[in-house]
Amino acid sequence: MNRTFSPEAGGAGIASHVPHATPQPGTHDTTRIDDTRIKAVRPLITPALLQEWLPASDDAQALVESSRAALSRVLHGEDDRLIVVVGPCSIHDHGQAMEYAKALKAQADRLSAELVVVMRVYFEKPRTTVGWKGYINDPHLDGSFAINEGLEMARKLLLDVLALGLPVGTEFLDLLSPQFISDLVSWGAIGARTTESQSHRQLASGLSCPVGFKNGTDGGVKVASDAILAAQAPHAFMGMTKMGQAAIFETRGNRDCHVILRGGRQPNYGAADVDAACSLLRGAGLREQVMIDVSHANSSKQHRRQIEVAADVAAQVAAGDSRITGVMIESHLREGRQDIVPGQPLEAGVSVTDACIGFDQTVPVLEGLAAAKGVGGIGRSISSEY
Ligand SMILES: O=C[C@H](O)[C@H](O)COP(=O)(O)O
Ligand SMILES: C=C(OP(=O)(O)O)C(=O)O
Repeated sequence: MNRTFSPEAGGAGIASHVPHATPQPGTHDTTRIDDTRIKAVRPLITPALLQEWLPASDDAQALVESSRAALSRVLHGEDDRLIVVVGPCSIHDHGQAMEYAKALKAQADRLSAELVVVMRVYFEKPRTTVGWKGYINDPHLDGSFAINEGLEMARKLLLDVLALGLPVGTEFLDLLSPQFISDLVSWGAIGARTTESQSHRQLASGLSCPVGFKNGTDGGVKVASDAILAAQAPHAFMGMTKMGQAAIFETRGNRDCHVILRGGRQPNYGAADVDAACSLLRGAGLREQVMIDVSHANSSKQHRRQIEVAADVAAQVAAGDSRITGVMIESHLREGRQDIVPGQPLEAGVSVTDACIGFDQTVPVLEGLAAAKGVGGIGRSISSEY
């Protein structure tokens, strides 16, 4: 083999430019120029170890597989139901998340002829500047950054939600964390702050689930349509294997990607915004379809406005707009939000990141979307299967 960095390579590589100097002792001190801003390096468990501790049961695997397939059918126009990704802005407590999941499962079953319900189980929060970055990064919400525990707690929660028969969706923000949990995820999002990132597009190209790309924080939809084009192509990039080893990953590309309209400088959930996004997608040779996030800039971050926005979206669906294939809602057990204050107890069932609607407010929203689909839906091919 002709390795270009080998001195035997006949002067073709890097080594040919390096004088045959006496090897430097291994203790040569480079600390003045290397890792000068790293305060500490702590061990990280491996994905393989976590999967061995917390394996996916046969039932969990079957649900992940069948729900990904159901979502893919919707995204390819083979199932006329509406995807609804609904749940807390962020997870911060196992028991409260399970209480929510049980309540949601009952609604998901009841409305399954019209809606494919996926619980929003978000562990990683992208921040505008700084703030709590989620259950994996800081599971004790106290700045102790017990990431190994966070990974274990996240995986345990995903398994418990799946055991109820409810599929889950999450945002993929960190580039290593997917190896620990993505086998249990049926739908993934790339957030508004990372849709333009090449690394996240590459990651999406290798994920096993459908992926939604948010429009940019300024409202630009082109970054999301570009992201779909990038993610459906194969890529090669550096990552970490299940055994925790650095490796080169080569992906096949992901054909199950779509845009999520989340608003920007102004909301973009209206019929004219859907037309504009679909015309952009058509121009890029992509399927004309959108998921609409009724929260974030579409609700001007006022949680109750999600109800009005969802009603507007439902009216578009009822009018027969089958290009709206999904809706995203931020909802928790109780409405509103609260700050994490060190040393002070948190109110149960209330979001610690963006304000959410309460579960009692969520049920009529789900019913409205299901009713709209019942009126405007045509040619439903699959009735109520995940
Ligand atoms: O969905 C959550 C937030 O909108 C997002 O993480 C940004 O939050 P921040 O602006 O409060 O940092
Ligand atoms: C961070 C989120 O959204 P966005 O990327 O649209 O801000 C989110 O859905 O939690």
